Amino acid sequence: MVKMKGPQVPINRAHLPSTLLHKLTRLALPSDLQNFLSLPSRESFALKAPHSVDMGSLQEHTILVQKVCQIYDKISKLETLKPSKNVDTLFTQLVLTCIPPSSIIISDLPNNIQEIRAKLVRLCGEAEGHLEAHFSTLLATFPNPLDHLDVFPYYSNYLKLSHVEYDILNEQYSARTGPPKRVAFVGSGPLPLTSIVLANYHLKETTFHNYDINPMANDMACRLVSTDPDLSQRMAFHTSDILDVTDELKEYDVVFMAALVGMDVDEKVKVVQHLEKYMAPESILMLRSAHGARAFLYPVVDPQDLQGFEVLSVFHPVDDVINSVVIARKYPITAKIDHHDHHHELEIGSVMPSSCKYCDFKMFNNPLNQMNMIEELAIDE
Ligand SMILES: C[S@@+](CC[C@H](N)C(=O)[O-])C[C@H]1O[C@@H](n2cnc3c(N)ncnc32)[C@H](O)[C@@H]1O
Repeated sequence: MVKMKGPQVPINRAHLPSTLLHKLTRLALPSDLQNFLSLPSRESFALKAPHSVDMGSLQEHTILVQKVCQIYDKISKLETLKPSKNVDTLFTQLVLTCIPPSSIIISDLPNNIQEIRAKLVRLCGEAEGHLEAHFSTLLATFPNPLDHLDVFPYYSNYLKLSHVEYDILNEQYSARTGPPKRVAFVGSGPLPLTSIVLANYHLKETTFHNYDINPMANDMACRLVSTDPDLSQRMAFHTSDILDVTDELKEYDVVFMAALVGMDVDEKVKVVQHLEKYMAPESILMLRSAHGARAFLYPVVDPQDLQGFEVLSVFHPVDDVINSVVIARKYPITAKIDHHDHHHELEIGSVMPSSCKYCDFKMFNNPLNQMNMIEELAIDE
């Protein structure tokens, strides 16, 4: 059952005076940005609103998009995204613009704004990688780096995000089965804060296998974790594109996927489909997404794209935790049985139909019986 936030406020636009509505949805852009958006000079972009939306929201969305486009225009002209006063100022402005809860629906935006968003998400991802590398290098100069993680400007966000993820995992998994023994974190980076915070504060017996495509990121991460007597025994770092990791994925009770793994829908779905192929049945996938204006900062995970997984819940934070959290469970094994002239889809481990009107046998809810039953059915032929 996917728990989503409340619906949009459906208000009929028919009551809005057309001149006012026209003004609200058409906003003059800085001329250089109009060029970028390949708009004729007198034109501006129009926020289409296929479903009814109230005037206040439309105005809010229009101003928000204009601010994001203006900041994007400056970021896209930067020589480098490595941390500096100018880079930090622009990305802080962007985060502060996108953090307030907003009813904007990114997929409703015009194509030229969608293109800007796609580029901006990648720029944010690149900047995040540089920021992590910068602070990982700085932390490595401390004798006990993990005692100084708060030098990282977004450390408190990770404390909150990891707490949210732990609570959701607890509610949807650990409460029944106990804490996960083996966790994979995909896209751990040069500063693997999620694994460190979860291991230090929440999952104190769990082993963490961190995967990153970038060998430099793993070298930096290892350098930090190796100084800690506990974590150095419970954490491993693997350098690989997750798409090249196969059989070992079934060893994990929970797989976390960093927000920056899969920077657009196609890439994200490709990784999810790969994980679905190799993860153990009924294991847990934790994904990070973005909602409202925060989708200008991070890729979005659409629960519909999680084929092969049962989406257990979707959580959209409203405080300064930027990422939404999606938790899903890989479906159990499904046995397909063609029996006489009809077909059974039997999910091992789930509740089975109490009887079958075609067959003269009783099904039992005990997985072992189910397996025996399936063998018998198969033999019947
Ligand atoms: C910058 S980190 C952010 C995660 C953050 N450190 C945390 O603890 O939540 C994201 C990392 O994902 C890695 N990454 C992106 N795509 C990947 C893939 N297909 N396989 C493995 N790692 C990937 C990048 O190299 C990057 O280091």
